[in-house]
Amino acid sequence: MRKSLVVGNWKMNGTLASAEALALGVAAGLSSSSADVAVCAPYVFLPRLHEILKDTKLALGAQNIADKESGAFTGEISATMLSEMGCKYALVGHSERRTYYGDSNASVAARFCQAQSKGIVPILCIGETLEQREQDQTFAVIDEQLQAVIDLAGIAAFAGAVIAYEPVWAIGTGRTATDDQAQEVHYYIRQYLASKDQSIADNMQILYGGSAKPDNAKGLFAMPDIDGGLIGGASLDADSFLQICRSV
Ligand SMILES: O=C[C@H](O)COP(=O)(O)O
Repeated sequence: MRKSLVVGNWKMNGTLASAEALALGVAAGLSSSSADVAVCAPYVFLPRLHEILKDTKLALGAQNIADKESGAFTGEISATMLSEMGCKYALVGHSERRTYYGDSNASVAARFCQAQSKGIVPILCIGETLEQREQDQTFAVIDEQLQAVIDLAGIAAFAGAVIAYEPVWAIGTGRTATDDQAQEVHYYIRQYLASKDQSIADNMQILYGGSAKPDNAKGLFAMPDIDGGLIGGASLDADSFLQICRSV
């Protein structure tokens, strides 16, 4: 039985004061959620959040992680640094990183390995653009994005990872994949992993990310291959996020 996981991705929003209030608000409401819950906060808020969340059930994550261990890589943040800040998770390959900052499949795979080298669970984000969906390339894109990581890290490494399926066309657009559309791709991802290792596939937490909100979360989370969510906009409000966490 896979445990559900709900992860808030705050993206580049908030101030230190609002981040503290949001984190404490979420942490305070978690006793009534059966899911594991985490928030991926902007880097500069992590030290303070690490302090205030220490004795709570809310886990901390980063929104990205360097693809190298250390050295002359201005502006990057290493796995060691994130581990010191109490990060349990790190997103790798979020579609906004791939689209706006050119994170390639190879660099995403390297970030995945860096995270694991310091005991951080990578949340590997994969998914197709609208154009790719319309050209029937969804599964080919998923294959490439998964295979790049399998080639570098090996299938066994997925035992310590999470996958998030993000249809890029449903991110921040208010447009959500239907329950069936999302389930179809989640099932495909699980089958792809199963063709390499059945047990890894059976145990893999696959999250849905793409305009998930309190009013559609229940339907999405009820699908057999959807194990929780990666929540953007709706994670910026403690009540909305907690409602989603309680929908698993
Ligand atoms: O990381 C989260 C995904 O990009 C979804 O964002 P959204 O819920 O604002 O559409």
